[in-house]
Amino acid sequence: MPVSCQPIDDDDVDVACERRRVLRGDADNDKLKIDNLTKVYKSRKMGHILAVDRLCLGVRPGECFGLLGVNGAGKTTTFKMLTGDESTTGGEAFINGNRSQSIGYCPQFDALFDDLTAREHLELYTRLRGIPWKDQERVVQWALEKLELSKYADKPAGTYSGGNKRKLSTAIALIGYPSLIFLDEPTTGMDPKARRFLWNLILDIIKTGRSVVLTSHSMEECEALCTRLGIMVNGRFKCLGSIQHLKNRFGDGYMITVRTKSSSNVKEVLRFFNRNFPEAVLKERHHTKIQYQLKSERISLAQVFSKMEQVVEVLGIEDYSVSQTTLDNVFVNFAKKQSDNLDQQEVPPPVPGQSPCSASSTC
Ligand SMILES: Nc1ncnc2c1ncn2[C@@H]1O[C@H](COP(=O)(O)OP(=O)(O)OP(=O)(O)O)[C@@H](O)[C@H]1O
Repeated sequence: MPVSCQPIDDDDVDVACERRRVLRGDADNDKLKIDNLTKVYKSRKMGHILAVDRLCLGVRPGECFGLLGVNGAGKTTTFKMLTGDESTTGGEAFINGNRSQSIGYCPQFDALFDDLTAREHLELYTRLRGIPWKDQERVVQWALEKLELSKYADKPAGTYSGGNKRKLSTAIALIGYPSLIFLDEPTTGMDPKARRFLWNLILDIIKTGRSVVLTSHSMEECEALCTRLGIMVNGRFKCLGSIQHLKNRFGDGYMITVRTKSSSNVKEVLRFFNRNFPEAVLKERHHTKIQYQLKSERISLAQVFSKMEQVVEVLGIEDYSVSQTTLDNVFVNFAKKQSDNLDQQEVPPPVPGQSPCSASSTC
């Protein structure tokens, strides 16, 4: 039996929950429903590579979903299957309940013609999108202005900077007002101003109830835009949920750094931590500085501050800070699990005509 037909029994609880939601039909009204999407590449050198492994996901209206993962995790392959660039080995995807419908796609590498101007590109895509002739000029003008490309409208795309090429690719993805937009690393090469501009544009899109699926290597970008995200490792989601949820579950918790007025106060502070935060781990102790790491699952930031505030004077604390785990921490913790060893990803070829995930699986 091909690996991709075996039931998944080691899904994370949130990933398993999303899988069940999709399989029992609760995601049928979502903008995008991905049902056990699977891709196995056949390579003469590497054998069979399981690039995407029984992915299940529903993206709701007005949601910006972040598809994260290190290089080679399977994000682009997922996009390519969703846009029809690549065939699927198994599974299905539904957009607004249909197998194929108008979507916007900004690919990872700009698919532009060097000799065509931004205006000509946009005119071409209005034709491909079936926009009526009478509306063409208005739509092209709208896209040029929306992405601040008016200045470059009549210059060949081959002369554009990397950031402006990304803007044009994004403008193309927006032509025809698609209700679902895939953006594969849309801000790569953009300066901070252009990046923030695009972020605002994406936020405006989701405010209209349309949905966006985005990949990015910038955690700052994900924090600014994503309502939910999933981190892919070796073709599968290893975690899924809102940013705060993932930080709470998988982050390193809080870092509490305390500086005492004199080194003689340190012992009392250590005693205080042992009594009040017994699960805290001492990370650093240096003269008057002490640093503890505290898992955040059972204690809120407010509770930490409240306890600390009560003892600032009595324990001779000069100052203290509490910092929460970053999304980078969470990402790096999962990224370590991505296998560089392709042997582990090799799978036997799927049996023709066989579903990649049988109905009797644990889904
Ligand atoms: N055309 C192909 N033929 C064979 N293997 C491929 C092909 N395209 C991708 N792969 C393999 O599939 C796996 C997933 O690749 P994919 O490009 O989807 O990852 P990614 O998460 O998008 O990475 P990146 O962040 O670098 O874009 C990798 O192991 C890659 O080597």
